Amino acid sequence: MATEQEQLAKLRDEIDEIDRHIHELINQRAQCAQRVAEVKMAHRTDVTEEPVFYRPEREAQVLRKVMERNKGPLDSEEVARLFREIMSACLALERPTRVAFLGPEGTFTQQAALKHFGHSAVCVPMPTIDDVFREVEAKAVKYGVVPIENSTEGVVHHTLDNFRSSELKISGEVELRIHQHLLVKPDTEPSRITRIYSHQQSLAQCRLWLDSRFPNVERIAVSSNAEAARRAAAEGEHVAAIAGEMAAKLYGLEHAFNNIEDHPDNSTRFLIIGHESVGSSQRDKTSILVNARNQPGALYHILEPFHRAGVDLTRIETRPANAGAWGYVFYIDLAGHQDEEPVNQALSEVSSKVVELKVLGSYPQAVL
Ligand SMILES: O=C(O)C(=O)C[C@]1(C(=O)O)C=C[C@@H](O)C=C1
Repeated sequence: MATEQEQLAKLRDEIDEIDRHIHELINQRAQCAQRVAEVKMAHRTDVTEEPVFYRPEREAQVLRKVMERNKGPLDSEEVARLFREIMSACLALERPTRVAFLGPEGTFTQQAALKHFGHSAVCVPMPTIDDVFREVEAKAVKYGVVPIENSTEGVVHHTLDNFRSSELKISGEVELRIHQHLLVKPDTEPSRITRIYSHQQSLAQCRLWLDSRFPNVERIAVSSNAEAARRAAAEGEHVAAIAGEMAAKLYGLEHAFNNIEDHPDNSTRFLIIGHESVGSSQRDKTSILVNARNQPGALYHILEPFHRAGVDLTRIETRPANAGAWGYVFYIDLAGHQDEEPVNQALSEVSSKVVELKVLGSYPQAVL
């Protein structure tokens, strides 16, 4: 019978051998991606324009295939995350991708950007949602990441309103489970906390927990969770922040309490914005903005063609229209791609009945 040391040495030799194979294969894959970039460069129609290196529809298909063929023992999502990073490194080899996000460093939006693009993307923090739109519009970065809705707090109106005037397109969505933690400087005694900083949305997401555990402690809303963490780190002893894991690491804070959000399924959806339209990935969503006249049956005339065509509407938001001329602006998410039936047909019917129909983008449904 072999000793523990002998058994481990044999298994570790096996692992070394497998690692050599994986390493070789990853570099082969990277060389393929480099050749893809050469083909894209050689076949671009306009030599003054960069070809499109980032292809979200292809990335979604690759990740779905990984998950479908996974036999374990690793969990499908875990394997997909590994491939997410491999593709991210391959894309960076083709062309580094710069992505603006609602900052500062350490926000949930940065976490969403990294979840979607992988850690080889260069993430650039912006102070406001408007600035993310502007930075992408000015082509200082290729893509932007902005929050669109939270399962507890509802839609982020500021993001929706930006789409009214912007020509940018939605090229993807990211879903993130939001876990909030009460963070303190090392060695802080929770009973001595006199002030808690966080973003107003996060304070709202933890309201019941705060009411029961810290009913008399001052709650101060600041511009972001990361800013709250920065203040807790700077101000010290009697101060805490509610923020996520990234902010905790960034500012060297400790977890006094974990997962303090009132709803355990608390999650936020983010959108990727850019200049390009995305082809079909076979499992897509389309987001539209509709301006309708203020008259009886306006909403019915928008919804009826989708119902008849069997198109599944997954979300509808109403926003007050600007200056009296139009009654409503509806933001609608639907299942399917704008270039494919039945969405195509339903969209052209609706557009003939409304003041304006703007397709904000068709994009792959979130994979991870
Ligand atoms: O298929 C492509 O167009 C590639 O550029 C290759 C690749 C990949 O690594 O698989 C890399 C980046 C794209 O976003 C999509 C896929």
